[in-house]
Amino acid sequence: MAIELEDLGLTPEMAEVMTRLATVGAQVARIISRNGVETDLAAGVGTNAGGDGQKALDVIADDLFREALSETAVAWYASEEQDEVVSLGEGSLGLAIDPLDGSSNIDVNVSIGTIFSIFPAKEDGDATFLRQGHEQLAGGYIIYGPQCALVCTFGDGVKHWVLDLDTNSFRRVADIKPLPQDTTEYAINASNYRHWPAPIRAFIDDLVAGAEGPRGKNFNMRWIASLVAETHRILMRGGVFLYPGDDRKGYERGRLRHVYECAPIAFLITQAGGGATDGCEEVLTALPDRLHARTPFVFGCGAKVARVAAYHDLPGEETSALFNTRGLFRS
Ligand SMILES: O=P(O)(O)OC[C@H]1O[C@](O)(COP(=O)(O)O)[C@@H](O)[C@@H]1O
Ligand SMILES: [Mg+2]
Ligand SMILES: [Mg+2]
Repeated sequence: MAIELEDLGLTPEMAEVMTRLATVGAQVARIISRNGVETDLAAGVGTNAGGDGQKALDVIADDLFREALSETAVAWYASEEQDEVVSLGEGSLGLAIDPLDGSSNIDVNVSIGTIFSIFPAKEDGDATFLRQGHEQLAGGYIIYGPQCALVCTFGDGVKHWVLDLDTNSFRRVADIKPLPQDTTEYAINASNYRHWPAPIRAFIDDLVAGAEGPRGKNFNMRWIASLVAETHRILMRGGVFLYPGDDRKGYERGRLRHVYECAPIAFLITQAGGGATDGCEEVLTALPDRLHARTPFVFGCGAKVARVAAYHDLPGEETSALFNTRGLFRS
C-alpha cells in the first residue's frame, strides 16, 4: 500500500494512477534527501521545450513518473520536460505533470514539488489537455519539504496525505479546511516591480503602504520561488499569490504554465473555496492554445483575488496615481 485511498470512491483506474504517483513521489523524496551524497541533482543537463534549463532532478523525476504510469490507464502523458504529448498506449486517462516544480531551489534545500492534472483521455493527445480546467478529474501536488505530503482534489474538497517514513506510505490526514475569505499575506516576486502592468503595481503599492496607506492595515510578504510550496502555505493558512504577465521579453503572459501548473492548482484552490484567475478571468474556464502555454496567475483567498481583478477596472489615472492620492479601495 503506497497511499490510503479507502472511502474516496475512486475508479480502479484512478486508484491505480494515484498509487503509482504516490510510489514515485516517495522514491523522489528519498532521492532528494540524498542530494550531494553521490550525485548533484541541481547540475544543469539541458534545455526543455519551454526553453527553461533542465536540472538533473527534472529529468530523473520525469523519467520515473513516465515509466511508472506507462502500465496504467494513462494513455497520454504531457510533461513540462517533453516537447510533445507522449502516447503511453491504450487507456481512459490523460495525465499532465510538472515532474519537478521549483527547480531553482534544489541546491539550496528548500521545498520543491510535483504538480499533476488528470483528464479523461480523448482520441488525440493534444485534445486531451487543451481544454477547460473544469474538466479535470483530479488535480494535485506532492511537496518535498521538511515533511513530504500529497494534496489532491477529485472535485469534492481537498484531500491531504503525509508520507510516513516508517511504512514508506502516504497516510491520510484531515482534509484541507476552506480558505479564509481574506488575508494579510501576499506572495509575489517583487524584483519584477518595474516590469508589471499598472493595476498590479497599484495593488501591491497599496499593500506595501500598510497602515499608512489606503488599506489602513499592515500586510506581510513571502516569496519561496516554488509554486508548490506557496500553494501549500496558502492552503494551510491563507494568502494570495501573484505571478502576473510583465514587459520582459517572453514574460508577456507571466512565467507559469497553464496545463500542468496553473490548472491543477486552480482546481485545488477553488475546491478549497478560494479564487484563481489570470488577474481578471477564471483560469478554469480559459482554453490553453498549446501544451506549454503560459498564463498570468493570481490565486488564493477569494476577496483578495477579486480585489486584484477590481484594480484592473480602475481608470488609468487611478492605477498610476500615488497610493496616497488614489481615492478608491480605502478599507
Ligand atoms: O524565479 P521566479 O521568476 O521568481 O519564478 C519562480 C516560479 O518558477 C517556478 O519555479 C517554475 O517552475 P519550474 O521550476 O517547474 O520551472 C515556480 O515554481 C515558481 O513559482
Ligand atoms: Mg513548475
Ligand atoms: Mg518543473
